Amino acid sequence: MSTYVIKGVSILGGAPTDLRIEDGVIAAIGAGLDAGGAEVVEADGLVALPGLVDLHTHLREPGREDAETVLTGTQAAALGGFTAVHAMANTDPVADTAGVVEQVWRLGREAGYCDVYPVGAVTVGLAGERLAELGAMADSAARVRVFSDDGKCVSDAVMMRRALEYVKAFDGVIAQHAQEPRLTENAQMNEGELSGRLGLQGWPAVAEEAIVARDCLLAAHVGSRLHVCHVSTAGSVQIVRDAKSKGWNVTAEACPHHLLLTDELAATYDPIFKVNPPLRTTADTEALRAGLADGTIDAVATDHAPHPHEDKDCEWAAAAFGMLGLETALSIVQETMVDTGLLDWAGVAERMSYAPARIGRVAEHGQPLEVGAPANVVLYDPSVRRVIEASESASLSRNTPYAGRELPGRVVATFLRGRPTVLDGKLQ
Ligand SMILES: NC(=O)N[C@@H](CC(=O)O)C(=O)O
Ligand SMILES: [Zn+2]
Ligand SMILES: [Zn+2]
Repeated sequence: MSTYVIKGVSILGGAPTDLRIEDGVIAAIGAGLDAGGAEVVEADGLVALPGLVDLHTHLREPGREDAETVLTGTQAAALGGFTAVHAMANTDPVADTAGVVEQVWRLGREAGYCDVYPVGAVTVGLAGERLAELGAMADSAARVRVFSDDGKCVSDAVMMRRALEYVKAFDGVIAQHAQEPRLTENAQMNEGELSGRLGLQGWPAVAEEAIVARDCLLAAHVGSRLHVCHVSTAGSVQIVRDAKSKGWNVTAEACPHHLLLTDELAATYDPIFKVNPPLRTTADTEALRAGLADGTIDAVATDHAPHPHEDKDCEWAAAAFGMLGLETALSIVQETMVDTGLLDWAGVAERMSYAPARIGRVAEHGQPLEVGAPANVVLYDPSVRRVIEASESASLSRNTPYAGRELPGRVVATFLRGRPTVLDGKLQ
């Protein structure tokens, strides 16, 4: 394996220094490192961050290889600066057995672009009726610690309570897609004055908040770990803040699109903006940003949700929910959190690497860039701007809501255990 000396890089926004990557680890840090025998990467103006960790990625394999595969999804992840992703369980077959999670884990290893940590389903087939083999998935080679019926809510309170109780044995966490099903039947977009005007069935904030509140209470009652997926409303942020102030074991994530985009975009009737949970109001984006800044929201997660064009290029009501996210996440966090002064680069490392690794109980990622640490490193140029082209994505799908939009920043290089998966902005 090659040795790399990265020259003049700013670690988490600090003073420029050199960083040596050798035998898969960070071998030295300091100004004027000897580059003899090493590949030199000129990194003036670049920020080094620990490899990003995504708690919420849809890789679609097995079953929807027309939308994404483990290979193409992890290539998109590497281009976005990720070295680890959690692969959601709503595949076909559903990842509800040790066999399926081991298959996804192995495909990730074989592809080699990004470590894949499969999420196990909470209930068999995501049907909400019987608990899946949580223990067998935890004990498998995939070592599952995060369980979710994402795409569907574990809406039955008894089922949710049992799941929370069960995962305590192996320090697992239930990641809840908080959506009260009766309050969201046929729902298409955020409920408000605009949904009325557009004639699209409304999706009220309370449908999310009712489940978040219930699950915080259940997690406290059982003494177990709850993680709230894709928090989208100001009310949910406040409920999580209150739960944390009581010392309850609750964590939460927000998605880049909910930090930046609002329900006004539904007025285009372009299903590229159709997502679950829906885009909300400006007041909600502001509450999410404030929650991410003060730590109420622990992590940014992409909810990268690829869909082939036949599932998106149709009328709004018929289109699938979901949007791409891996390749644009860091740029959107820069735009909404860093360039606004709400987070510095150390804060970005916490929200996009350390915290998601901690929540997912992933020991191999989310470590500070220090001598001896595994060389999972992103080099990022915050000074450039780029116009997003859907056709340039490594994903098999094209459903990015940012096509044609100018965003700040660019991932220049990603190293996974010392091997570059991306160099000069290109897949290796
Ligand atoms: N976010 C979405 O709009 N869609 C996700 C499911 C989900 O995350 O709930 C998908 O699997 O397509
Ligand atoms: Zn979801
Ligand atoms: Zn999802």
